[in-house]
Amino acid sequence: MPIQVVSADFAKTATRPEEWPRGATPEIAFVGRSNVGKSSMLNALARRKGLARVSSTPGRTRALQFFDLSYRPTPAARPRAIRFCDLPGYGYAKVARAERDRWTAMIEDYLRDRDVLRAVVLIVDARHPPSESDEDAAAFLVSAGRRLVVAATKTDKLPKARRVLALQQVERALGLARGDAVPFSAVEGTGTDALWARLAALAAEEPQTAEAEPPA
Ligand SMILES: Nc1nc2c(ncn2[C@@H]2O[C@H](COP(=O)(O)OP(=O)(O)OP(=O)(O)O)[C@@H](O)[C@H]2O)c(=O)[nH]1
Ligand SMILES: [Mg+2]
Repeated sequence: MPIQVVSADFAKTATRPEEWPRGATPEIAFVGRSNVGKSSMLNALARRKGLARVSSTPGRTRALQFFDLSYRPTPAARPRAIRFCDLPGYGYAKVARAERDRWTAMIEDYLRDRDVLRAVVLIVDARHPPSESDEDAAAFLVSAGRRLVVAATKTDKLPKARRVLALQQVERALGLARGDAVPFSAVEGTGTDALWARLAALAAEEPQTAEAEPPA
């Protein structure tokens, strides 16, 4: 039974921790390379085109963007609140080094310190093996003690016959079990139900203490 989205609204933009929304609403963050399709995925999940800004110019999302959603896990259930955080992409070369360092620090601080963050969706491009920066992001999230959901997006750009293999390639490269990565396409609308099911289950779990192991 697909999850029903009751409402989805922009909440706020933040560049500093003081600006992160308050309260105990479980949060899910979307990370991935610049232009991989993070904002499009968020819109597909929210079932609202244009909620998060999508652009063919990489590097569009420049701050943390928070969205408040309400959904019913089953048609008879009471609506539950969840918050999504759309993050700027990593690996975008065309910004000055100093600005890139600022983004990286902003993103890493959030991913490490955010107490209501229940899971992180790491988005990779289904057409290519995960890049070094994807692998670094996965390693960072695991070391920060985060629950990780890997989604391979833009599957619509692959012939159907190659999709299963592409997904397995992603899973192998990131050390996941078979069937762990979620195939996704914002264009075809595939993967939204599977991803929602994973996210709703994670949001309902006990909060994690984001205790990173000290670096060796
Ligand atoms: N074919 C296809 N194109 C997609 C898909 N998802 C996103 N795109 C396109 O990819 C481009 C980037 O999409 P965004 O959602 O803005 O990507 P982003 O990761 O949020 O980008 P930044 O915020 O700049 O890092 C846009 O031209 C989208 O239309 C998909 O599933 N299939
Ligand atoms: Mg974006």
